[in-house]
Amino acid sequence: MIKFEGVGKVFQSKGREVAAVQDVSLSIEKGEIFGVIGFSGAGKSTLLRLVNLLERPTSGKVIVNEQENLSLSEKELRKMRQRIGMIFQTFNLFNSRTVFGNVAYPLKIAKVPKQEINRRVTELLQFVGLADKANYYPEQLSGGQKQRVGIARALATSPDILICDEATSALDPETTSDILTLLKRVNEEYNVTILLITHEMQVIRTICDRVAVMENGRVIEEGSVFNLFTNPTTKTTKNFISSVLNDKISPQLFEKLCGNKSSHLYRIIFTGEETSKPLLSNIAKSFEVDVNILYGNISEIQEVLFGNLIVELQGNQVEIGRAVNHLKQYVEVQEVTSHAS
Ligand SMILES: Nc1ncnc2c1ncn2[C@@H]1O[C@H](COP(=O)(O)OP(=O)(O)OP(=O)(O)O)[C@@H](O)[C@H]1O
Repeated sequence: MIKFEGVGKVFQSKGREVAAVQDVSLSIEKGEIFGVIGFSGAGKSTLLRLVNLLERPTSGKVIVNEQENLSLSEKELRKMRQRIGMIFQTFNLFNSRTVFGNVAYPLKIAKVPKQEINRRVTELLQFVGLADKANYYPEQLSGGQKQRVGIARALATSPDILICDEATSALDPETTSDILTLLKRVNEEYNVTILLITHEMQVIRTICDRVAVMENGRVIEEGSVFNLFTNPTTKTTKNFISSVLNDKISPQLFEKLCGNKSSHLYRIIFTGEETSKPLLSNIAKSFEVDVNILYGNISEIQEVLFGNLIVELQGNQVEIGRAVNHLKQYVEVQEVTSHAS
C-alpha cells in the first residue's frame, strides 16, 4: 500500500546538507497499523511527509497504491491527497470555523453537493462522539475533542490511508488512550491503513501491528510489535521498551547483590504458554539452588503474554549452571552483568 524504496531526503540548510532520511526501505501493507518510533530529530516527520509529497524525496521512490508519487501530475496528486488523511500533534483546526465547518471543509474543496456534505459530516461526528458539539468552535473544546475533530476531518473524503504525526503527544495519558481506541476503530470499521509516528512506546504497544525504529535518518530495526518487544536487538529499541516495561533493577540494588559471590542474576524472558509453567519452582526442587525473584512483569502484547523476570540464583557454580541450562530448554535466559542490562 505504501512502499519506501531506498528513500533519502537531504535538506540544504544554511549552506550545510542535513540528511534527514537515509536509504529507508519499508513496506506498509493494506489494513495494518504501522508505527515509526524514534527520538527527536530521527527523521520521522520527514519520512511521513514524503508519503503525500509535502516533502519530495532526493533519492529513491515512494510508492502509494502502486503509483510512484513523483510521477503524478498536479491533478493526480490532488486526487491522491484526498485518499490520504492526515492528523497532527497540534490538531491544525480552523479556529474561525465550527466543528461542523472544520469537518465539512475538505468536502467543500472537493465540490461535494451540500446534502451529501451534511450527511457525511453528521455520520463522522457521530462516529467520533461529537454529535452534540457540531456548532462549537475549537476554542470551546478540550485537546482530546479537538483531535476527534481532526480525525473526523481527515476521514471526510473517505481516505484509505491515515497518517498521524504525533497525534497523541499533546494529550494526557487517559485522553491518549481514548484517541488510540478511536484510531483502532478507524482502522477496523472504515478499513483505513494507518501510518503513525511517535516517540512513545506505549502508543506502539497499544495499537500498532508492526513498527520501525528510526535513528539518524535510518531504520535501525523493524518487525512485528511482539517480536520487537520480546527480541530487541539495538540499544535504542531496548531503551524505548524499558520506558514502558520498567524492566531494569536499580544501580544500588545491583551493587548490593553483586557483593555476594554465590549470587548470580539472570533475566528470564518467557512468552505465550511458558508464562503458565512453574519453571522456577521446578529448578528449586530439582537443583541445589535458591531462587529469589527481584523483579517481575507480565505484559500483554498483541494479545500474547510476555513475561520478564530478574531472578537471583544462589548456590554453587555447578548447580547454578545446571539450573540455567535446564531453564534454557524452555525460555530465554540472559545473565545480568550490569544494572543496565
Ligand atoms: N525543512 C528543513 N530544513 C532543514 N533541516 C530540516 C528540515 N526539516 C527537518 N530538518 C532536519 O532533519 C532532521 C530530521 O527532522 P524530523 O523533523 O524529520 O525528525 P523527527 O524525528 O520528526 O523529530 P521531531 O519529533 O523533533 O519532529 C533534523 O535534523 C531536522 O533538523
